[in-house]
Amino acid sequence: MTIVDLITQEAGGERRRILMAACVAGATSMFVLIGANVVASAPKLSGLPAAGLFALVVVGHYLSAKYVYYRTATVVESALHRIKISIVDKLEKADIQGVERIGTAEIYDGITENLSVVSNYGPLISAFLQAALILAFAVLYIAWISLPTFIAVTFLLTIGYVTYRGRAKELERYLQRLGDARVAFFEKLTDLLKGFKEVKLSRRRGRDICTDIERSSEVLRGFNLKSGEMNSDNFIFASSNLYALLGVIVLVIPQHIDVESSALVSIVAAILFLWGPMTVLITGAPAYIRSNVALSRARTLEEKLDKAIQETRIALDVEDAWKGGFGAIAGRGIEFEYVSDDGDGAFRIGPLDVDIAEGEIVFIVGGNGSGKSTALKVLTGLYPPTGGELLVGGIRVDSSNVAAYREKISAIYSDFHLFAKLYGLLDVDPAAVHRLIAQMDLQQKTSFENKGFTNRNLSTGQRKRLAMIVALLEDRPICVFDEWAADQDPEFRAYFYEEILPALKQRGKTVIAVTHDDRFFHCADRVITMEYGRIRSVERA
Ligand SMILES: Nc1ncnc2c1ncn2[C@@H]1O[C@H](COP(=O)(O)OP(=O)(O)OP(=O)(O)O)[C@@H](O)[C@H]1O
Repeated sequence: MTIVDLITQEAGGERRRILMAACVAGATSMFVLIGANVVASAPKLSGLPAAGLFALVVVGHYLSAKYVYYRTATVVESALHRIKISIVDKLEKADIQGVERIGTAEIYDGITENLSVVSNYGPLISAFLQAALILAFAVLYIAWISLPTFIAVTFLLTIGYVTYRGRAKELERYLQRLGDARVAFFEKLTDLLKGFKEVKLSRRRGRDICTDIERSSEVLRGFNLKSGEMNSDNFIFASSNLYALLGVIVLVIPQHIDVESSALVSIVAAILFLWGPMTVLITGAPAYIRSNVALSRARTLEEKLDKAIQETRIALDVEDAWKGGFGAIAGRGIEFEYVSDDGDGAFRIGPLDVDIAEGEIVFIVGGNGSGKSTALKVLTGLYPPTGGELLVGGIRVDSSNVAAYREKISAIYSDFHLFAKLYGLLDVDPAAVHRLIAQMDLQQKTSFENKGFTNRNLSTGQRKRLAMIVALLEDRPICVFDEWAADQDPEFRAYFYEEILPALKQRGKTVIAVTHDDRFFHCADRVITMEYGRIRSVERA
C-alpha cells in the first residue's frame, strides 16, 4: 500500500472534492502565469478589471491550495490514528510468544518512528499533487505556444522520469535496510538503558556497549548519507535537465524553427515558472518513497501481529466453561519447548503429569533453570503446550477456551509489572485498597488516588506487596506466585506463608507457588520438585 492508496481509501467520498480542489489550485497557478504573460505582451489589457480578475484567481488559488493541504493532512492523520489503534488492538489480541518473537524494538519502531515519518511527509502529497498538475498545465500551455518546444520539454521530462524510476527502487531498498539498522540501534540502546546500573559499575562494560551502539549508529549514518546522496543526485540531475531545456529553447530551437520572440519569452517564463513545482516534485519524490517505505514497515508489523494471532487463534469473547467452579487442574503428558532462534535445541519441559486439586496449596520447587517458571506459564495457559494436554475440571484447555481459563487466575510472575492505574479494577472500592495497603504495611510509602498507587518507586519487596494487593483485589479462584517471598524481609516472608496462603486456602482458592524457601514447605499441601524440565518427585508436605 502506498501513501496515495492510504489517502484515497481514508478520504472515501471526499477524494473527488480534494482532487477537484487540487485541480483548481493547479489551474489557478497557470492562470496567473498565462495572465501575466498575456498582459505583459499587451499592456493595454491591464487595468482595474484585469487586476480584479487577477486578484480573484490568486484568492481562488489560496483557498483551494489551503483546502487541499488541510484536508490531506486531516485524512493522513485519521488514517494513522486508525493504524495505531489497529496495531494496539492486535497487540492486545496477540499472544505472549508471538509478541516476544517480534520484539519490543520493532514494535516501538513500527508504531512511533515509521508512523511519524508518514505523518511528517504524508501531507506533502498535496503539494506534490498540485505541483504535478501545474507541471501538466504548464506543459499543455507550452504545447499551445510551440509544438517543437513541447516535444523537447516532454523528451527531457521523460528522461528525468525514467532516471528517477530507476533510482527510486534503489532508494526504496536502502530505506528498508535503514529501517532494519534503526531497529538494531534501538535494541542496543534499550540494552544500555535497561542495564544502566551495571554500566555505571563498569566503565569497560559501558565502553563496550557504547562502541557497539556507535557501530550501529555508524551503519545508520552510512545508510542516511547514501539515501541523502541519492536525493541530491536526483535534484542536481533534474535542475541540470531544466538548464539544458532552457538552453535548447533559447539557443537551439530558434536556429531550426521559426518561433516569434514574444512566444519564446512566454515559453522561457513558463519554464522558469515550472521551477517551483519541479523543485517540489524533485524534493517531494524521496519524501514520497520514504513515507511509502515507512507505511510498508508499519504494515509488516501489522502482518506479523496478524500471524501471531492466527498461529494461536485464541478466541477472546468466549462463554465461560468453568462458570460453576473449575475443579482440578491436571496436566497429562504436558510438554513445552521454546522456539529457538538459531535452530539449536531450545529448552523444553515435560512430559509432565500433574494433578492440582481445587483449594489445594502446591509448591513447585527445584534448582535454577529446572523449568519451574516455564511450567507455571504453561499451567496458567500463557504458553500453549507443544504436547500432551492441560485439563481443568475435566475440560481440555485449548485456544477456544484458554482466554476464559486465564480469567480465573491472579498471578504474580517473577517479572511482574505494576501498571500506573489498577487497569481491570478501575471500579474498585478505594476503602478496600486502603485496607490492603495497611495490611501490606505500605501506608507510609504509598496511597491510592485517581485509580492508581500514588508511589510505585519502592523496593522490589515492597513492589511485590503492591502486586499482591492487586492479586487479592482480583479475588480469582486460582492464585499463582513465582518466588513472591524471595524479596521479602523475614517477617513478611513468614506472613506470606503462614497468614496469606492459609487465608487464601480458607477462601477456597487454589494456590500454586514457586519457591526456594524449604523452611516453609510444610505450609503447602504438596511439594512438586522439578529437575531438568521434568517432575522429579511429588511429596505431601
Ligand atoms: N523466554 C524464553 N525463551 C527461550 N528460553 C527460555 C525463556 N525463558 C526461559 N528459557 C529457558 O528455560 C529454562 C528454564 O527457565 P525457567 O525460568 O523456567 O527456570 P526456573 O526453574 O524458574 O529457574 P529459576 O529458579 O532460576 O527462576 C532456562 O534455563 C532457559 O534456557
